[in-house]
Amino acid sequence: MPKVLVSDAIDQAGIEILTQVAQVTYEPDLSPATLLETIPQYDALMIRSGTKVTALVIEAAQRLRIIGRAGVGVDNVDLQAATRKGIVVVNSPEGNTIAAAEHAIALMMSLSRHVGEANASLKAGQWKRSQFIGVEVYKKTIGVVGLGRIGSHVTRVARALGMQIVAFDPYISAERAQQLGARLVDLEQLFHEADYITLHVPRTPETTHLINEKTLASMKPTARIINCARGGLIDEQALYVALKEGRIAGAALDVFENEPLGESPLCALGREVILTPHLGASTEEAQTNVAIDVAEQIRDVLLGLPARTAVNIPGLRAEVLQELKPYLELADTLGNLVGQLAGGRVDALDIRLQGILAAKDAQPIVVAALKGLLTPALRERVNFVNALLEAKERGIRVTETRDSAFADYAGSIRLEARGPEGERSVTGALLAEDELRITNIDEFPISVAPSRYMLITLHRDMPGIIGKVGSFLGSYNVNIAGMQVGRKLVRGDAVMMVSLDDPLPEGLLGEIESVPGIRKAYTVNL
Ligand SMILES: NC(=O)C1=CN([C@@H]2O[C@H](COP(=O)(O)OP(=O)(O)OC[C@H]3O[C@@H](n4cnc5c(N)ncnc54)[C@H](O)[C@@H]3O)[C@@H](O)[C@H]2O)C=CC1
Ligand SMILES: O=C(O)CCC(=O)C(=O)O
Repeated sequence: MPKVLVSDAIDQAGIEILTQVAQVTYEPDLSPATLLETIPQYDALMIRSGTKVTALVIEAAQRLRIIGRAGVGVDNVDLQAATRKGIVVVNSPEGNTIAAAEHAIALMMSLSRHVGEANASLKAGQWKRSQFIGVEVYKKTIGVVGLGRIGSHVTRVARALGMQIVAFDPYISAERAQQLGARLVDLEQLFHEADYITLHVPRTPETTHLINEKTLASMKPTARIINCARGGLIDEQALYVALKEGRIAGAALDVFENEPLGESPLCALGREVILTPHLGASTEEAQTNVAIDVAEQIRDVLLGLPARTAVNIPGLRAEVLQELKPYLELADTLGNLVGQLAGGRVDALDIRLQGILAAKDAQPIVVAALKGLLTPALRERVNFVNALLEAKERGIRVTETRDSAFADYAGSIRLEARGPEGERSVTGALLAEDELRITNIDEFPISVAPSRYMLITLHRDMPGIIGKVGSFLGSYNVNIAGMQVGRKLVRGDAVMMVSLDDPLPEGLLGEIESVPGIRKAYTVNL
């Protein structure tokens, strides 16, 4: 049974799903040292934002196949290291959207009405109504930075509160912003106009210290900032100075450059600052959503099925995946076959999508073909996650061509590999929607179902060859499951594909190649 480590607090609903297929170790708050020490024994890791999956952790992992982040941000996972090692990383892009948006709104309201400080004052035995005069958000302008899932929901709620909305998101169209009731503006204008500034972007080199000394100086003295997205979007030192000097009115932060926050000058400030310990996703509903979402994907990947929302492999909608799945298997098999026929090293691979496939997204098929091509060399170290990267690092030039006029089969894939030993091609198609057929080896037509062990010969079409090969195999007790010959001309060049029930014994290939008329023989394991 595979083993899954859950190293942050995860809702029970997720643990129950994992338990169906794996032995689960639940260790919330696992120390970095213990993670590093124990990770080699696990097939899957499930985390929230607390666990840092560094390159060192990934290097130490020996059988890890999937990292599941029960949340949105995957900045606590070294994605490059995971991809290089063929580990799929999944998240839950929508499970906590509402929770994070509502927390941003809650912070905006608390900041406007001093909820936190008034509560503390009353509990300390005071009744100081005149000290807690707030401001209304009605008719004020909110500047939404990042109009993705969370930013969009904040916008909807802000509209319902009677606010004016300006937004900055260079990757969103003006129409989309308009549908949401937001006016797209540039960042300077947003900082200049907004009474409230709320951040909903990932942390990237572009967004790091988006709020800094200079941008703070361009804001209104009444501006209040809310960060429920990522630490590091705000230069905390510059924010502290601006608040201390009264140059802006307030800030509410849920996320920090360093978490846990520890000592910070921000903690010494009064009602103008509200701090929460990364609680954006901390609702019962969101925790159930993200735990189920990610646990289901871990379960599927451990069962050999694809992940729905992987962040380091191209995502496919379920219905597209369903349709392409047999073709991915076909491309994988053909890649494996052409790689073995090409003698190992391949410098260039052309992938031709024929018939109905000419109109499809080529990327998953390309990935599957490269995975197959590299399988003889890399075995289980290559998979759908790292195949592109591995091919790139080996300098394999990949081209795609399309032929929609091809009509021999509904959809077919032709792979042409070039390497030091020359050029080889294989073509395959599906029969009855999911039966794999190899339909060509080089220029020779054939119709063979791939099988685990195969013998392939290139030979002269002449009497006696098939019989001799059959006798050799029989004398070594190798059972033949099927055999087919393809040729273009009578007594011309031909190809023979023999499906075997047993692997070809050592040395037999040489004997087969010594049969007069056989130019070359290959043993292929698919
Ligand atoms: N505090 C918490 O507990 C939680 C925090 N988050 C964080 O909230 C953030 C937003 O999450 P979602 O809305 O789900 O993500 P999303 O991917 O749906 O939206 C992000 C938006 O940011 C935009 N964007 C990217 N770079 C930008 C830039 N340089 N300037 C302006 N816009 C830019 C994108 O176009 C996109 O529309 C993420 O950082 C996520 O990790 C999410 C959930 C909970
Ligand atoms: O796991 C958590 O509680 C944090 C959620 C979060 O930051 C995210 O989903 O990006």
